[in-house]
Amino acid sequence: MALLEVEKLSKSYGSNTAVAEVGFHIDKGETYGLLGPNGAGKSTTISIIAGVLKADSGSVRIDGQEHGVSNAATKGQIGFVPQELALYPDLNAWDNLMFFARLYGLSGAKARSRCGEILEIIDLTDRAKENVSTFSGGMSRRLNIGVGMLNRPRLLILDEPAVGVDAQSRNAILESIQRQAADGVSVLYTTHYMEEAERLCDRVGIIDSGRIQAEGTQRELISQVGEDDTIVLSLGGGKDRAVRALKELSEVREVSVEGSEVRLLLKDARSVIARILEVVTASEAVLRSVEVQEPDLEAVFLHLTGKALRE
Ligand SMILES: Nc1ncnc2c1ncn2[C@@H]1O[C@H](COP(=O)(O)OP(=O)(O)OP(=O)(O)O)[C@@H](O)[C@H]1O
Repeated sequence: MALLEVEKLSKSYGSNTAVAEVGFHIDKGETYGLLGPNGAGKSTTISIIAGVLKADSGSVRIDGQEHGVSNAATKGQIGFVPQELALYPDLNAWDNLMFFARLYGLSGAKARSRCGEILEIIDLTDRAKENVSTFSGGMSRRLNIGVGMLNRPRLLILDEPAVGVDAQSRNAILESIQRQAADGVSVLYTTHYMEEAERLCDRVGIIDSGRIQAEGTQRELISQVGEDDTIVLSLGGGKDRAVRALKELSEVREVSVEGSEVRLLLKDARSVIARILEVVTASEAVLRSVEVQEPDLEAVFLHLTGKALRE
């Protein structure tokens, strides 16, 4: 069942339409990614959902309840991690968490216990007593995410949380989000990194120019746009014979040759690979290597919008 239902959200800044009729839902325990380039409308969409920005039109429901800027009941179910850091640099990590825990109405043993749990989740227990001003960008990001998790949200919303951080922090961030999802939290995640969407998200909405262009699981998106798979064969002696035979196969849409490398364009390479290898063997060509390349979300984005995710 859907925890978040978003319908026809629109928002303009003057004559600039930032978000146009955006709609999607997130089930309980599901991780949903909004994947799109800078300026696509991701931040505007999630700021409306987080209740910090008002839409011009459209609706947001949390667990069936109408959600708006002033609905405390639905707001209490959301943890929002904006792009900007909202931390006190002169306080240590523990005091930062305790400060925000009090804002959420936690105190005493409950606050201490939750802050201890959060430090474990974001892997900063060892650094709890160090001032945030001494933290790397990645550590500060992790603490910022920890603040967003303090109130045990049922819906955790994160705006590009892993941008510009080192590989170790990125990994820690993605793992902490995966752990939340495994605990049943619904996650809304924005990114312009295909790899993050592929690793984290059960379903992805591809957003560009304020509109959701397509959505689904990674496999669904790839099959929606009908991109071909590629099989790359490296062949020694007998290559020309093999190429002639491969061109005869009805499953193969295109064959191109460059040096010893033969590239085949076709649908669903995994189901055809055995047949391809049979043909190569029958033509007595020497097979040095074989590689299957499936289209990724970057290819889907390019197909849908005519441009790259990062330009
Ligand atoms: N406060 C604002 N005033 C005017 N225009 C804005 C404002 N905030 C966003 N925009 C515009 O709305 C559009 C969508 O921006 P938004 O920040 O939602 O995109 P985004 O996908 O989150 O990109 P980014 O990752 O760069 O934040 C852009 O054209 C942006 O310039």
